[in-house]
Amino acid sequence: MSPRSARLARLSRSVTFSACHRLHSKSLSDEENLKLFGKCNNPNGHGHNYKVTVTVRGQIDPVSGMVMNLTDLKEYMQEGIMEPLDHKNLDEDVPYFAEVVSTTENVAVFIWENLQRLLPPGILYKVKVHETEQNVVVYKGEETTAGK
Ligand SMILES: Nc1nc2c(c(=O)[nH]1)N=C([C@H](O)[C@H](O)COP(=O)(O)OP(=O)(O)OP(=O)(O)O)CN2
Ligand SMILES: [Zn+2]
Repeated sequence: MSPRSARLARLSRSVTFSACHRLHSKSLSDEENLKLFGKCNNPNGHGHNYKVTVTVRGQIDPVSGMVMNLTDLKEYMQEGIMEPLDHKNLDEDVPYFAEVVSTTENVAVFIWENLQRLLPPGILYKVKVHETEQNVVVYKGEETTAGK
């Protein structure tokens, strides 16, 4: 390694939270919702134990030896994930999901947007959300024009 080059590393931390939700789109009729979402459209909802892994990416600071202090990341994840989502009814308690369907994709986007506001600029790399053992979404802040 040359004296001036810096090592880049990715640092991850996971949390779990419990929440209930109902998959239901206001853009669809009740019949269309039932057809699309099936059991997940149950009017009284259903619950999950979500697992979220957040990854940050940056230079390993030569003095601290850290990309960022995990103690700080823990606090950001508490504020950006646990406080708004843990033990909540996503659709009723979280204003974001009043107009946005509470799929795992959209939960990942919600978490990404919260953490982007809290973390140092440019450091957030990936948000991974397990809704169940089998179902997982990865969001890395990517956007595209509609339909592409
Ligand atoms: N693209 C998406 N599709 C579905 C989502 C989602 O978030 N994004 N979510 C659901 C339901 O909310 C539901 O949680 C899925 O539950 P379930 O089918 O029970 O989950 P598993 O596949 O893990 O359970 P199995 O035991 O394997 O059936 C539906 N679709
Ligand atoms: Zn669900």
